Parts: sequence; C-alpha cells; structure tokens
Amino acid sequence: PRWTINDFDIGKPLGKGKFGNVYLAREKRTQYIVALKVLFKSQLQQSNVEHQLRREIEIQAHLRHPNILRLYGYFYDKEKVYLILEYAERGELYKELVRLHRFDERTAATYILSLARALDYCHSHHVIHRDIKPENLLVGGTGELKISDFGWSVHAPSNRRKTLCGTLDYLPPEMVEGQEHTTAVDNWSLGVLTYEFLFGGPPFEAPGHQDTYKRIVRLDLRFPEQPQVSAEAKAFIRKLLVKDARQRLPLSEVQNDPWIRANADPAMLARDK
Ligand SMILES: O=C(Cc1cc(-c2ccc3c(-c4nc5ccccc5[nH]4)n[nH]c3c2)n[nH]1)Nc1cccc(F)c1
Repeated sequence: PRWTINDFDIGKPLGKGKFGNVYLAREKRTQYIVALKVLFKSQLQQSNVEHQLRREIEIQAHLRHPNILRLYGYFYDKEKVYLILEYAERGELYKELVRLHRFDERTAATYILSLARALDYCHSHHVIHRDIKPENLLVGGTGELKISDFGWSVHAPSNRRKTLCGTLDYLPPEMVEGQEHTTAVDNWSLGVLTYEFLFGGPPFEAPGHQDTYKRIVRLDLRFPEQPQVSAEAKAFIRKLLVKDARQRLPLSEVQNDPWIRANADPAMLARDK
C-alpha cells in the first residue's frame, strides 16, 4: 500500500536529527503507534547521502531481530522522505545512562548479551554496524535494547572510510588507522560499550582526537579504582578490547563468558539454547 502523510496523526517530536526529526505518530486505520522520521530531500541532496539512505533502508528493512529497531516502511512526497520506524516505548538508552551515571553488573550484562545476539544476527547477514554507541540504542516496553541507526553499516568486509565526524571513542585500531576492517569492529565496540556501562564513560576518552587516537592504538586501557567492578567484568572487557581483530571474543561465545553467565538475566540466558 502506498503510504502518505495523511495516513498518520502526528504527535510530539521524539528526536531531532541532522537531516530531519522523528515524531511520535499513529497510523489512522489501525491506530498503530510508530516513530515517523521525516527527512528533507534538499538536505539529503546537499550532503550527498541519498545513496547511503537507500542502503540503510535496504539493510534495515530486511533485518528482523527483537533487539534491532524495525523499519516498517517508507514513502516520500515532493520535498520529504518519511521512514516508518518502530516506536521504542522507553526511549533512548543514553538518557538512562546519563541519569544513572552507570549500570549495575546485572543490567549491563543483560544489555550486552542482547546486543551480542543482535550483532551476531547482523554479521550472519553480512552487515557490520560500525556505530555501536549509547546514542544509537533505544529501549523497548519490557526494557529490551533496540539497535537503531544503521547509517554507517556496510556489507562486510569493507574499508569504506568512515568520515570521522563523530567521536573516535568507539572505533577500533584498524578503523582509526584506516585499514581494512571486518565484522570484528563491532566486537571491539561491544567491549567499549561494556566499559562505558560499568564505569560511566568510554575507556579511551581523552581531551582531543589525537589523544584518543593514541590511547586506542596503544590499547591504553585502565580500570579506575571506583566504581567497584568485578574481576570477571574486567576480564570480559579485555576479551573484546584486543588489538588483533581475529583474537576478539566471537559474539556467539559471549553467552558462555563467566561474567555474562553470572550476571545476565537467567531467562535470556536460557532462551535460544
Ligand atoms: O534514522 C534512523 C535511526 C533513527 C531512529 C530514530 C528513533 C528515535 C527515537 C525513537 C523512539 C522513541 N521512543 C521514545 C520514548 C520516550 C521518549 C523518546 C522516545 N523516542 N522510538 N523509536 C525511535 C526511533 N531516529 N533515528 N534509521 C534509519 C535512517 C534511514 C534509513 C533507515 F532505514 C533507518
């Protein structure tokens, strides 16, 4: 069915992006609640990102996983492109992390296990996300994580330059050095995310890009004395923040890690066995 904007009642803005905003919306016939992302064609053309948008739509429309935000469909009119995205009832994970400062080990392990499963699913479909960070994670109605924003995902393997507009904090050495990279970049990012969930900030944070760059390529990983974090959690992080991409813990092995087994939600561990 060809959707038009008249099929939806538009509600409050949910987020403001570079190319347009996301609104709470309700499809009139079914009363179904969605997040409607409105992108301005003029801005997409100016930034020459139409091809990237098409690729992102292609990728996200075909991925089906409980921890990956659904793209239900899209439509356009003369000046705009509209994306019909899944509505995540509890909003951005980032805001929860800022409010709580950090997550306890059970919360962190549960989130990390669900992300590992979602990324393993992406990799089995030859998709590398490449931009796993709290800002790109949403929380569903039962507290489950949803990966969104496949803006930088590419089909593996790739050495497509990721213009380093965003933060370097999440990039692995091979990307920071502009080398060929594989799905293992997401394994690295999962390690960075685990560290940030437990300590409240990313492991290689530094005043400037150059300093962060140096800390990443030197693997200058330090664990502060506070907050108290278990040795198993630190051991888990060290299995992912490995310079040699081939030596990083495989995502399918995350659920067998001692820290994950001791802390992740038992119902989730039992599932998919
Ligand atoms: O642009 C995005 C990612 C994206 C998702 C969102 C987004 C933002 C917010 C929400 C929310 C949401 N729920 C909330 C509840 C409370 C407060 C705020 C909330 N935001 N649900 N779903 C969302 C989706 N913004 N941008 N994907 C995209 C882009 C191009 C092509 C494509 F196939 C996908």
